[in-house]
Amino acid sequence: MALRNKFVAGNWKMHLSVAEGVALVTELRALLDGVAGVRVAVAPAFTAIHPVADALRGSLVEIGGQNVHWEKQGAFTGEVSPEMLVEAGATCAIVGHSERRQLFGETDEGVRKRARAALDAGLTPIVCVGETLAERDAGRTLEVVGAQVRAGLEGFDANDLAKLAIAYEPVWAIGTGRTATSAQAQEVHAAIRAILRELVGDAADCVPIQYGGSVKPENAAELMAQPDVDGALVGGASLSAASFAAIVRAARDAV
Ligand SMILES: O=C[C@H](O)COP(=O)(O)O
Repeated sequence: MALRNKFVAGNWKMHLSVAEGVALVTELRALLDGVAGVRVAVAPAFTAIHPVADALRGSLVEIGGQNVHWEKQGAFTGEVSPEMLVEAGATCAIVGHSERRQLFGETDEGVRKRARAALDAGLTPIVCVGETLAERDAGRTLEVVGAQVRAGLEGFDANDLAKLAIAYEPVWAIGTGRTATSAQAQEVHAAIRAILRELVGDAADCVPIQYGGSVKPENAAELMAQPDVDGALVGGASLSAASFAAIVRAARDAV
């Protein structure tokens, strides 16, 4: 019996206007009509969350934020609180994406605070981890990813972990067309699972670990057939309803 459902999320990054996003999910919900057993979410730009949520009303496709701050309100220019995301219709939030870490200076400590606040507001945090090419080439992948997992989840218990997801995204595979092989992905996912088991015992088996990095309809089935690859965090291929729906179907069909 599967201990966890597959979870496929589309990260639209800084793409798609409100009108384009609404059109995409209108097509997506039709394509996914009758597809069950997979958790599915899209993460539009903040400005599109509310209208996209409206367009998805009554559908099983959920909405996520691409980031979230840890405070409820205040003088934090450019940030969005968990409560604001919930009010706009979100049920999950990506935290610690490598673009946030690399381009905007986010730290493991900030990732932990964002994930904690998201959980407290009832959102599912998708906690992103991943190594750079230089770190992989230096043989440091498991050390780097392990440290991100431990720091990002410090103080979290089994109850918390039951309500979050992790996304392993090797930085060298993001937007490059260069996907980790299914064996490379499985190796890191299994290592993450082992750390979760150290932290919370058997509850580790309930945590979905997504793979992200050039996931496409063509490689999704093989990646998701791996025992510890529980879905995908999809960038470029989530900007087309047809390719995103094909990835969701691959997740549904993976055993
Ligand atoms: O959040 C998504 C990832 O950064 C993957 O992006 P990509 O599928 O365009 O490589």
